Amino acid sequence: MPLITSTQMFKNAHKGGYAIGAFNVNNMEIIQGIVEAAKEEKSPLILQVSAGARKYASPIYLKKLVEAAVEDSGLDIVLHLDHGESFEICKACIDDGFTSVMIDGSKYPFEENIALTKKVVDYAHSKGVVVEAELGKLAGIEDDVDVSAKDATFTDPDEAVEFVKRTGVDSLAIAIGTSHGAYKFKGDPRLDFERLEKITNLLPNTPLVLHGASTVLPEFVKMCNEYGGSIPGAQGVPEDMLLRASKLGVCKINIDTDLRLAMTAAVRKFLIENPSEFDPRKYLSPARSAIKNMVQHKIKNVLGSSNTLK
Ligand SMILES: O=C(CO)COP(=O)(O)O
Ligand SMILES: O=C[C@H](O)COP(=O)(O)O
Ligand SMILES: [Zn+2]
Ligand SMILES: [Zn+2]
Repeated sequence: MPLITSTQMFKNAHKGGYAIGAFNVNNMEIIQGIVEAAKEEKSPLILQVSAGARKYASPIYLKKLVEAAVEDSGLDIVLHLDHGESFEICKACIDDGFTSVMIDGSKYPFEENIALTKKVVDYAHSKGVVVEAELGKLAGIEDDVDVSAKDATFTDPDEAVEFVKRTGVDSLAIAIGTSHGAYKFKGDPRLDFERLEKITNLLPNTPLVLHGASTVLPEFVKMCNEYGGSIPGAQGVPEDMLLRASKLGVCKINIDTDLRLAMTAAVRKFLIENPSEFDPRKYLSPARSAIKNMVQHKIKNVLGSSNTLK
């Protein structure tokens, strides 16, 4: 079984009204937990690597670990670069054998984002690799922010159409109110579904991507806080909102924070309850299991991608 692109996966997800989970990976235990869950659920899977992950683990280790996961599990897996900042890092990953890259030009003005994205698309497509780009800014928006501020940061539907047309990009990350990390909303969670609907109606054939989509599971926040941590007020995107988004053209849902919280909660609990243990295998085993259970829950109940392997 090989590393594959997300093209067919997204077509199936689009048609089926479900989403594929894209999980950030940084080490062996994280990869194993995620892959075990996807295998048991018979679910398609995207593993994504950030620039920070490449720096932490070194590119070669992550690539080889993902290859080992493919060989060991027999699953087809997409290996994706998350938030590529430049043409150079996208090219390096494509040359390393990634099957998908994200060029994140969202911090640049529209025309510069188009030019950078197009350059990556041209190179990637010549090598059979697919590209995700981003339009709009993801930073969290508070409830009381006025409409014009929202318009300045959230993805503009008409611009999205022009962007996709001029770049030839394969999927598009949009900003509708999510943000990265564990503190997504100050008040009640709110996403701009009206905007999402507009974008998906104008771009019915473009798979949309939701970044910052962790639900920040209360059980893990509580566990972290109970066992010596301090992450008060953490709040994520409610599960029902992700379900709704997956019916409105969102085919890829990005999850990192939930992996971090599951792993940290399990390690904290184990070490506090077993103060004399110092074998990393002892505390990384429950961490890996916590990741597996969390991912399995997501695939089954939030993403809806169980039993969709073709
Ligand atoms: O978007 C992400 C990775 O690109 C992860 O988002 P979270 O911080 O919500 O997990
Ligand atoms: O979107 C960002 C991901 O959560 C990756 O985070 P990182 O850059 O700390 O690896
Ligand atoms: Zn971004
Ligand atoms: Zn992201």
